Amino acid sequence: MRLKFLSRFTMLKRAMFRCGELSSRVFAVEFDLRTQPLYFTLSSNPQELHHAHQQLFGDDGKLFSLHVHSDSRTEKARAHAEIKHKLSVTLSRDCDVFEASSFIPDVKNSVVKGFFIRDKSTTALSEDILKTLQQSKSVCVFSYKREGEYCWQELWSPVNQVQESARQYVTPAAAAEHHPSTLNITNSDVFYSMHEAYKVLQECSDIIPESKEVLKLVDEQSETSRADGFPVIVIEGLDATGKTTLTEALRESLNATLLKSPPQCLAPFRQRFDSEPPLIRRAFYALGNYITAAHIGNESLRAPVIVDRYWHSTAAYAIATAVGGRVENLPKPDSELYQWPEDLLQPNLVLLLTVSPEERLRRLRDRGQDKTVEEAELELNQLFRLKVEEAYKRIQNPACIIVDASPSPQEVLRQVQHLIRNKCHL
Ligand SMILES: Nc1ncnc2c1ncn2[C@@H]1O[C@H](COP(=O)(O)OP(=O)(O)O)[C@@H](O)[C@H]1O
Ligand SMILES: Nc1ccn([C@@H]2O[C@H](COP(=O)(O)OP(=O)(O)O)[C@@H](O)[C@H]2O)c(=O)n1
Repeated sequence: MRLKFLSRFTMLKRAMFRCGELSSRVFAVEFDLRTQPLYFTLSSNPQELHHAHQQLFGDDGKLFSLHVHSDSRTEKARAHAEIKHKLSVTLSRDCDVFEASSFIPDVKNSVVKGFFIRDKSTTALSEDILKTLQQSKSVCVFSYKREGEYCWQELWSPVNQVQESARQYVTPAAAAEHHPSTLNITNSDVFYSMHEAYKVLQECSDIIPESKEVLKLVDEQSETSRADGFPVIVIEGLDATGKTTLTEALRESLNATLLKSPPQCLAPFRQRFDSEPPLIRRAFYALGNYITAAHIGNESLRAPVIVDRYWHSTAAYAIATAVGGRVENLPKPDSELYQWPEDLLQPNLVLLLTVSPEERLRRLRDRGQDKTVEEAELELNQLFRLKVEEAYKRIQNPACIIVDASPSPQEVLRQVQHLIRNKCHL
């Protein structure tokens, strides 16, 4: 009896303190990435579901949502990634898993990320997994029940239902002005100072020992000022748009130094950090830019510097990955999220190479990649590519100049040389 009471108490405490005040929160389920998420709130009054919501809540099957909590952001990020992996490999084909979040509209950092599970199978597999997750991770699980036109949410327990807690009815809500995935970008996906990225790697140095080595490399860079140096030109663009080809040609023709971000000294750690969740992965790339900045500072005293990818790449890829679904979900064009970090060395010129999707695919294929992309993946890739390109174009101070990179390598080089002569007087 006492055990039962304790577990119920613990669960309610979890719901109230960890999930925050539920009634002020909006839930978003990425039901179909090509459209808006499904938004709903909770209310003690029964509410009829809209047609769109009925598609999710009105079907047969068991419905659950789960949200990840932890006081440590690195642990939370890793737990979220682990759960995502676990759900994708263990649940049956009759189970749909959607990204879901709970947030307070337009309030920065209010997002609690999680998943929504729709289980149409006849097995108890999803319950078994949820039970293990609830025991081993900081997760809060809700289940959804239907009665006629209504659907309500309750705290889920594999042992005993929480009967005393008032029913919280699913209530369709209007679309949020800012897509929830844009609310937590600062210092989770994009870093606007070296200090903030540095702190993330410090926080995970016990679980990822390589972090210490990366931080040591950052510490070794001396501060440089670039007054009166040679011009610094950054070449940006999606994979296979011709950056390597162009930067090599520019190095030759301008007698320039060629640098990259992430820098060569981080190459041994890249794979390790690429397998980490966005918080840690993005902090790694952010620090890479500061190391490259120190190299730029030194090298630009001697010769012009060409840089293959820099902060535009770091921010554009991070934003495009963090923001689910369509281009419309990106932070608005005037958002401060597109502002260059004040403490990061600025280049004189940033050029964005663009080619049509067909030409890019052709170049990727010629390189022997992307031969077996399935149609569904292709569509998602398409959405992602559009978001990266749009984010690139929205970044400010400095903004990038778009270069059509579809002509021959010689012609692209000529165009770029012309731009450099005009803008940098080289
Ligand atoms: N202007 C161009 N026209 C046609 N093919 C190109 C052009 N520039 C590069 N390529 C080819 O496209 C592929 C990708 O180019 P690469 O320079 O490696 O791109 P990135 O460094 O941006 O990934 C390579 O096979 C390269 O030879
Ligand atoms: N300055 C940079 C460079 C790359 N990146 C990340 O690295 C990935 C692409 O790098 P890349 O095209 O050089 O990688 P490869 O295609 O060479 O493997 C992107 O997914 C970015 O997230 C970054 O964040 N910042």
